[in-house]
Amino acid sequence: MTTGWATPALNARELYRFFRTGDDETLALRGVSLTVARGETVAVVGPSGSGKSTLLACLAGLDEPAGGSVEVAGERISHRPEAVRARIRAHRIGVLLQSRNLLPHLDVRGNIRLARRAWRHSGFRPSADELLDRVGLGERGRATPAQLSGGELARAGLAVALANHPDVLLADEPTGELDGYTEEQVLELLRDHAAQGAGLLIVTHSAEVVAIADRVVTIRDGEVAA
Ligand SMILES: Nc1ncnc2c1ncn2[C@@H]1O[C@H](COP(=O)(O)OP(=O)(O)OP(=O)(O)O)[C@@H](O)[C@H]1O
Repeated sequence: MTTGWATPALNARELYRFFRTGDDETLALRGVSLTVARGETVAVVGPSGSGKSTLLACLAGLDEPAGGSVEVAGERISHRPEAVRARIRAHRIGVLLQSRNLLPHLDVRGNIRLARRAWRHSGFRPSADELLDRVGLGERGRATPAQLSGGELARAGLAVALANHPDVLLADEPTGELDGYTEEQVLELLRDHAAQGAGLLIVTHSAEVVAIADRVVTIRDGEVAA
């Protein structure tokens, strides 16, 4: 993490995103603005189809909003060439989209090593094995994603998301497949990371996640509900 605490970890302004399928047009995001401060945990909730995944993809630079802007630690990621978005993502963002942040042909340790290469923080950099231990997967480093259970996949994904020490961590249902005890452990790791100055945004339906959030943002029909 490279900028001061005064700069928000994440600052999204007036995001719009349309989808066109044949003659149908869906306005998935209709002017969403939100800020996540450093050290803050924000839970994003809302009914199915309200635009939460679309929002997360735009915040991560995986999708381009039609209008509006996204800044990560003061650096604009929206409306930049794909290679620039990928660089900012590698250095500044941890993305936890169910199992989708794991490359299938690499084992878990290889996935962590790859993400860890983008570390630019001046503090102590944990090894891939330390990250595996931290998420309780010390024995599973040589497994490929296809060989992991749902809960193990979620924890491996978390190790990868934390491996670059991101300014902002964006998570989609990070505890969806976990038992109560593991959910508690994962939430503790996420909170630890926020305490070091990262902004945490978690899309969730879990009451436990909502309970640990500093703030809850509700999305309804592509808008932030009052
Ligand atoms: N690639 C796409 N093409 C067309 N429409 C899409 C596409 N992606 C999302 N949508 C539509 O945009 C709206 C928002 O979808 P989104 O997946 O962001 O909602 P969500 O809140 O994440 O839902 P859930 O909680 O069920 O995951 C929905 O009406 C959805 O059908």
